[in-house]
Amino acid sequence: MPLPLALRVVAPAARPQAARLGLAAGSVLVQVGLELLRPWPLALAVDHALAAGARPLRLPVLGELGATSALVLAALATVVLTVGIGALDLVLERSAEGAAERIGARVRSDMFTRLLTRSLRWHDRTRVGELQSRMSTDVGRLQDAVVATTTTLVPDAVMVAAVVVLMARLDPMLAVVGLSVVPVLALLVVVQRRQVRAAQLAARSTSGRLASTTTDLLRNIRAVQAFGRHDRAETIHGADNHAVLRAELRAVDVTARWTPVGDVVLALGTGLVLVVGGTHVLRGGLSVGALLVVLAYLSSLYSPVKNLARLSTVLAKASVSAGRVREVMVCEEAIREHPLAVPAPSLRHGIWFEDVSFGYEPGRPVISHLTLAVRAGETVCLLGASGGGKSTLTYLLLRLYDVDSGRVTLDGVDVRDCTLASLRSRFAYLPQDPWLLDATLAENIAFGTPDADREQVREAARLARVEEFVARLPLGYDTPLGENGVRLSGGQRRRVALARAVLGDAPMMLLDEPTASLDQASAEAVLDAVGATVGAGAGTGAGVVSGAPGRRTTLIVTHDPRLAVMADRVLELRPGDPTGTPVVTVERR
Ligand SMILES: Nc1ncnc2c1ncn2[C@@H]1O[C@H](COP(=O)(O)OP(=O)(O)OP(=O)(O)O)[C@@H](O)[C@H]1O
Repeated sequence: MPLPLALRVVAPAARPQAARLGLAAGSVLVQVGLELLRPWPLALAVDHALAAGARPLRLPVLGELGATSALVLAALATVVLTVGIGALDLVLERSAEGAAERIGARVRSDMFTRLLTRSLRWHDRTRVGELQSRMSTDVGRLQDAVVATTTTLVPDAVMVAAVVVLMARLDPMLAVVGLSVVPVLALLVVVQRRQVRAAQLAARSTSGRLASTTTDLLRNIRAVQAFGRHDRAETIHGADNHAVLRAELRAVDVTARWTPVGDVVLALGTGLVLVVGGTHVLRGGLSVGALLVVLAYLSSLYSPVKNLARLSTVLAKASVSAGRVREVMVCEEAIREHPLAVPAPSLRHGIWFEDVSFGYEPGRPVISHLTLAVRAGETVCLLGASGGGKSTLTYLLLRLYDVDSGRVTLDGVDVRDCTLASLRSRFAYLPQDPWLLDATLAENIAFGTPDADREQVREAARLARVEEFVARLPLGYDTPLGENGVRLSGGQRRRVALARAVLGDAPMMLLDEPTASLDQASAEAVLDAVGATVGAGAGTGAGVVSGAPGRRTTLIVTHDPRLAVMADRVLELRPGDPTGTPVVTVERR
């Protein structure tokens, strides 16, 4: 059933909106009451003013009214009813749409929070564009369902029930004739919903794929332009775009096919009532006004039935979207913190990789049975063939991924027993890819140390030789760097990332290729900065926000022999193979 799934997904976000939704449902119920009164002024005008032999209207306070007064009264009543219904529309619109927008914002925020903590293994498998599509289009469809359910489901159900009762009281036989088409319509709704749901499922998954492809191609626009592969990009995008078009057209077609069928069934019902009711009028069993009221009720009965049919389409779409949102919300794949986790040690003894094995994918080990020790205060340079797993070791230390077997320990404490925040705060980390955000230079430098003041940011920038190019940026430290730091050169991006690493008082440093993509002068500048931060301890001015005493323990992953000179020890990582041959570290110095 689509409704329960969509409801389950939005329920936590909808609960705080109960008052707004209640107001919307209340105003729409009053509207139903006013709608039920709508045909009566016309009946009053016909029976008491227009029809041959019209009887004068007798009212308790006003007494007997002539034909003209009856017409004026009917006109006034019509205006008052219309104004009342319009005013309620305003309340309804504000409360229902307002609640839906708030629910949408909360679902998006819950999804985003969840995405932030899903494991990198999960993110490695999931395409970014697909996630964006779920957070925008699918959440939008859930919002539509909230509005439609509040403004359609309850009031229209009440409307149908009220009309059935009123019609039965006016003329029971006419009511039976008029309502005979309702079961047929209900059956149509069920069949339609099933077909629309299937078509929507296909449409949503193809459009998620298109969003992923578009994101990927635009993110790599430089590669597309540099290699002159617009044609290839257009072909890839075109294929997905065409698939979306086909799927959406099929969904539109399925929905459109059902609309006239419902209308024809409704027209048959109205025709039958006209014939049977007309006969009753001719025989004098029913007034013309009453027949008009029955016909008006019938059309106001069919309109909620049609609305409910339309609602079933909205709910069918929402059900598909709810499934896609739920997949994100229920995903449990995360790096978990042990309930008894302790703060990570500040490192007095050392870091150990004890018989560690790890692979990103099952059956494809990247590291097998590695044993490696780094003593506290030591600087170790890690060399090795490209793809040998050096960066992976830094990820395991930060617990971005968990080992498959063995242990990574700090002073003998397994990193899996440390609180995640304390573990990551122990490391100053320069990743191989600088990971800059679309924020200002200062914000990027202070990303890991949000409490740092401008002076500390400047000092880190000076150490990492960022100061040299700050003056050339239009707004200095307040210059937005663009997506992924696109406004900076590769070497400048690396220096910003280094400044980010040296800001703070982490007792351990992980530097992944700190001199890659730098010219000789910049590399030397960075070498100086690394030397300054590595050689002296935090608390002696090396870490810009001082605190922890002693020399920093540093692991440098590099292919640069100049960095090896600074190290106390140089290790080379010689990879094992998929049969499980251990990774060995060979001591070069
Ligand atoms: N997210 C990932 N999913 C699957 N495989 C991965 C992933 N990241 C890295 N790998 C694979 O793991 C292996 C080790 O990668 P890693 O980045 O640790 O190597 P590295 O020694 O740092 O290489 P380089 O010197 O080129 O930076 C590589 O074969 C790579 O293809």
